[in-house]
Amino acid sequence: MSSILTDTPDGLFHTILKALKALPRELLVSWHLYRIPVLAIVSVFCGLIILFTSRYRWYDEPRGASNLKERPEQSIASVIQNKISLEQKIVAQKIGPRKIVGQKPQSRAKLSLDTFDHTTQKVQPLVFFSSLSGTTEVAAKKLTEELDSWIKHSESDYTPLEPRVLDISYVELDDYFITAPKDDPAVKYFYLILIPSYDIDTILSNFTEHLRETHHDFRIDTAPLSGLLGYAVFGFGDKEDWPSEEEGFCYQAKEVDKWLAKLTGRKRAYPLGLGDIKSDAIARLEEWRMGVQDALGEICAGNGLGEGVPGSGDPVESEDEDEIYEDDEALAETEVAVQPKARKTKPSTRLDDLEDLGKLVQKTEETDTGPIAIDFTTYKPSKPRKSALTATIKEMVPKTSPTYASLTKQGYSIIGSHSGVKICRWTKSALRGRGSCYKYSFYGIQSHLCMEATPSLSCSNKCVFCWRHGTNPVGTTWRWVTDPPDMIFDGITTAHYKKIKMMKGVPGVRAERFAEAMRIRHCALSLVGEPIFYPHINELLAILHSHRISTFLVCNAQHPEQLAALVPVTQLYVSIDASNRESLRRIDRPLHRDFWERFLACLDILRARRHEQRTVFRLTLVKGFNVDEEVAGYADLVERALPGFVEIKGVTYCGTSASSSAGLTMQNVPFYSEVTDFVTALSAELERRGLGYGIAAEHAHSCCVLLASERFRRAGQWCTTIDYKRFFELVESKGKFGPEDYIGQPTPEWALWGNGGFDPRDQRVVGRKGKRKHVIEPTPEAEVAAEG
Ligand SMILES: Cc1cc2nc3c(=O)[nH]c(=O)nc-3n(C[C@H](O)[C@H](O)[C@H](O)COP(=O)(O)O)c2cc1C
Ligand code: SF4
Repeated sequence: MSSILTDTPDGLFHTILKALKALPRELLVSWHLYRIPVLAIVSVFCGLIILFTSRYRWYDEPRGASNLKERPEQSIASVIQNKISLEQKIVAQKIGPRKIVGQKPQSRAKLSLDTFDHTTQKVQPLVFFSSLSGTTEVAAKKLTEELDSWIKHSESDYTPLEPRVLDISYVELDDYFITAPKDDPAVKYFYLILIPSYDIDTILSNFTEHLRETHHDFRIDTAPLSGLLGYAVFGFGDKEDWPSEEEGFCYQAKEVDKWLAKLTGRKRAYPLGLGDIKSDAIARLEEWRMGVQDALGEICAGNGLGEGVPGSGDPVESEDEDEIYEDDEALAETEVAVQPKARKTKPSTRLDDLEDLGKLVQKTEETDTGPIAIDFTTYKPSKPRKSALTATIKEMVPKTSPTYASLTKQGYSIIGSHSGVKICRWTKSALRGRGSCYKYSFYGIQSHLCMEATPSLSCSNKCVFCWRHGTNPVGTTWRWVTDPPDMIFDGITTAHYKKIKMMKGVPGVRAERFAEAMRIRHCALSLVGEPIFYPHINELLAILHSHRISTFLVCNAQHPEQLAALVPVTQLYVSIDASNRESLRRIDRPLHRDFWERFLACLDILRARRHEQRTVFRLTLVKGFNVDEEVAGYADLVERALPGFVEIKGVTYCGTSASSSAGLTMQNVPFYSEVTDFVTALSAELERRGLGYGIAAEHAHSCCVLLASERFRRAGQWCTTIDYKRFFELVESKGKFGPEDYIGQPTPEWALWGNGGFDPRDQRVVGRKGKRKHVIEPTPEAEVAAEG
């Protein structure tokens, strides 16, 4: 280097030239020396550049496409999965720009309790109204006064604050209907909204539009009013000009109720109430107020809104909710599948003419090979018996048993250790104004007033069509711990009311029906198991009657002794599942060896008792099992027992493993036309024998037809309904009476044979799981056509 600095310019030039000449060789040498680290650095650098540029593009591109590019190492399945969820997001975005916060929905009770401490915070009820011609204003002010008076007279430690009334036309909607007021952290709000409906443009249109827009505003959370403790809506309308909800009756109240469900995150505290200004508005509003007061009381006491059925109060439309009830459907439709079992008590001498039958029964018990019959009829609390046998008395359905788990999963409430109650699909349907079961068409029982229960979950048959899912206990004698009848009564009614209350947040539940449902008027002892198996059935029936609850009791014609000893019920049923021994064995799969003799003995008892109470044969038609060639056989049985009525019903396939192992498939379910063909043939056969029966009524919706004895025809009109009030008077008089003494009004026109059997005042919904339900305009003609 020193020579470069000291040399002449020529020398310098020469040196540079020399160095340049040597450069390729130097570079080559350096390349050989450093090529590996250089290559490594360059590839890392390039990799970083590629990664950066691809990420940058990902942010700009549609998300679905980029996601596929970004992770080439993902499995095909995960890529497809990502794509599907991205597409779902895109579809969701198309439906509406809603901000979705992914959270597991909390229960209604939890939702309320999470945000409200009843010991430190207060509830402020706000009564909103809107009124053009003054009616709703007057009603809202009166309701506020009554609410105030109720609060002031309440003895509870936790009461709401004095209610305030607010006119929707004057309040700033944003102050109340975007988020709940938060002026005082110690106060939480409860909204009561009373509004009329107008099919013209009014302030109400602004109000509903405001609620709709708030819901769809992507800047606002999905349930911005969830800070409310609850809400309830009441609508005023005019049925004279807008006769039905489909025609616009109270349509704006329905809308407001729907939007508030969405905005509050399902906090409907009481069902939507609707009142016709020209007839029942005052009465409906009064009922609604009582219900709302109860709900307010619960909230103030820190109990929240109460647990709802799945989807209770959910801001989905009622049509969608029907799917929640699919599982119940089979239960409602197949309630016929009730099977009984015997208890061991002394043969009754209550009925003189039944003594011979008692002897027959004793004989059949002797031939029975079942367990030794012991009197296990003492109530649970009584002193244990000394016998060594008593030490082994078990509970029929212990809480720890799989049966308990299975039954509760199916929606039963187990009372004590051997009784059950469940609200059926028809009860829910009636609460929503969508029709009652066939008992309404035939006998005037509205399903929302009816409780379905059994005091014995055990049974002595294993019928192929039974919907007990093969889990229930079976046995030929009562050998379990016995609960007292008053405890069963309290348990079943409490559980029933609790389940009804769980319906209060369900969209479509009608306030007036909800209020009515809080007073049970009928009890169908026909759920599962055999009610007369319970040793204290007569006491239980007496308690039900003392509460003026009518009793429909279904037994399986296997316990003649108990049947003979039974006190009169409002309507006594015997299941007739076959017309001959072999067929009955195949279909009922009875545990008793002498099942046929027992069956016939029960028919004789029914004949003997036909002048004390209404007696009914219940036939369940199972194609391929008990229909073909059996008309004459069934006619023989009718001739033997002379029941007041014969109910004929097509079986409903319940798809349990028990039914499929018995060879039952959908092919065994008869079409309604096959049921009606059978009924027509049976009716002709009974007529040919001069027995005096005719086809009285039908409920095509549940594939059920009613044959009735001429004893229930008056002045040429079928009178299959029941005068329940009269029945209780007769029971209370303790005198002798017969079924003719409590015949009700003529069977309604729409229920008569040929008219379908669906009350035109109810709304009919047709559709199956997974498909959109649609509402059929409820005219009798439509009903008949729909059923073919
Ligand atoms: C122009 C007009 C349109 C109406 N539209 C409906 C309607 O679509 N549905 C309904 O149920 N009632 C309707 N009604 C009846 C009112 O809702 C009913 O009279 C209500 O009680 C009025 O309440 P208000 O006096 O508080 O304004 C209408 C009444 C009027 C005068
Ligand atoms: S009578 Fe009552 S319990 Fe029975 S199916 Fe009808 S609604 Fe349900």
